[in-house]
Amino acid sequence: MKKSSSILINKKNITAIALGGFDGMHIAHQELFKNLGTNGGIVSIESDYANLTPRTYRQEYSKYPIYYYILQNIKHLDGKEFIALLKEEYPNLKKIVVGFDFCFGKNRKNCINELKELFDGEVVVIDEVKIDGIAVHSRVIRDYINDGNIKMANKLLGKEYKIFGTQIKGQGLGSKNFVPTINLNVENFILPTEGVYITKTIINEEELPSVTFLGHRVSTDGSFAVETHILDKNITNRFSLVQIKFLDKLRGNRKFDSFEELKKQIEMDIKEAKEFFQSKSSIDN
Ligand SMILES: Cc1cc2nc3c(=O)[nH]c(=O)nc-3n(C[C@H](O)[C@H](O)[C@H](O)COP(=O)(O)O)c2cc1C
Ligand SMILES: Nc1ncnc2c1ncn2[C@@H]1O[C@H](COP(=O)(O)OP(=O)(O)O)[C@@H](O)[C@H]1O
Repeated sequence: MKKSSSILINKKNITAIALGGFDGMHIAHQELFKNLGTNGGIVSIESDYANLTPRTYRQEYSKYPIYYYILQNIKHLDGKEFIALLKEEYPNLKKIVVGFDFCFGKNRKNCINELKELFDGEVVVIDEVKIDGIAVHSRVIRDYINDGNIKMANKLLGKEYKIFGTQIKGQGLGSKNFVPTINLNVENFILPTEGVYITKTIINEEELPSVTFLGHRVSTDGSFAVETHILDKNITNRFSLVQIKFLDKLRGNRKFDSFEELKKQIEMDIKEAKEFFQSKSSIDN
């Protein structure tokens, strides 16, 4: 995982910034970054609901250093004061890159015209980015993830949706009665709707085909779990950090009346996931 590089790059070196929330670091955000040039930086204004790419994990999605500001701390500033703050923070600032809908200052009273009036450098405005006619925005991607529509979410993200977790102890039922799984504690990320997903699990920088159950274990202890079964591999180590990339949804969560029925279904899920990876590798080759 890439650590934030903003602590290493002096703000005095920054000549261009992109401004916004940047939760998701999605395709439209990347369009903004293309205009930053060599000494660019990303100014991320943090609200409470950044859960596609919580800030600890965001730097991985851009080569430009990300500088964070808490919305709560700056929302009282009017337009002029906000621009003054940027000039003070980035004394060599020459260019600001924003999207068509960017607004700023107390009550979001100032938008593109005011930005051009108040800032004495260049202002680059990116037109609305759409994919298949759908406007790309963090809230739209969150809705797709909530619905379990991983394929659309990934299309708008321009990458596979990824969450991070720490390994925790499971019920100890998996290896004995079903299949072995890595159980995860996941914080801060939005999770897809309950069900079974085709995934890739990253442990020790190795990306492994897997199938992941996420939801209340309504057939066993009823508790909420995120657990991933690595296909065709026996994993015995414990891991402090496990990453899961979602590729597609297989089915919703279900209650089974017996362990035998659940086991049969899990075996079918695994078969489907394997077929997915096999057909993918024959397309890729
Ligand atoms: C591919 C897969 C699909 C699963 N589907 C369901 C399900 O539909 N309903 C359910 O209650 N539990 C489901 N589970 C969770 C199992 O109940 C769980 O793996 C079992 O309780 C073992 O948990 P443990 O790893 O904590 O021991 C699924 C698990 C896997 C690996
Ligand atoms: N679909 C888009 N097309 C063009 N610019 C966008 C788009 N979505 C966001 N932006 C721009 O990216 C920056 C970050 O915006 P933000 O509000 O965090 O994104 P989102 O709308 O996805 O929540 C802003 O300058 C915003 O105007």
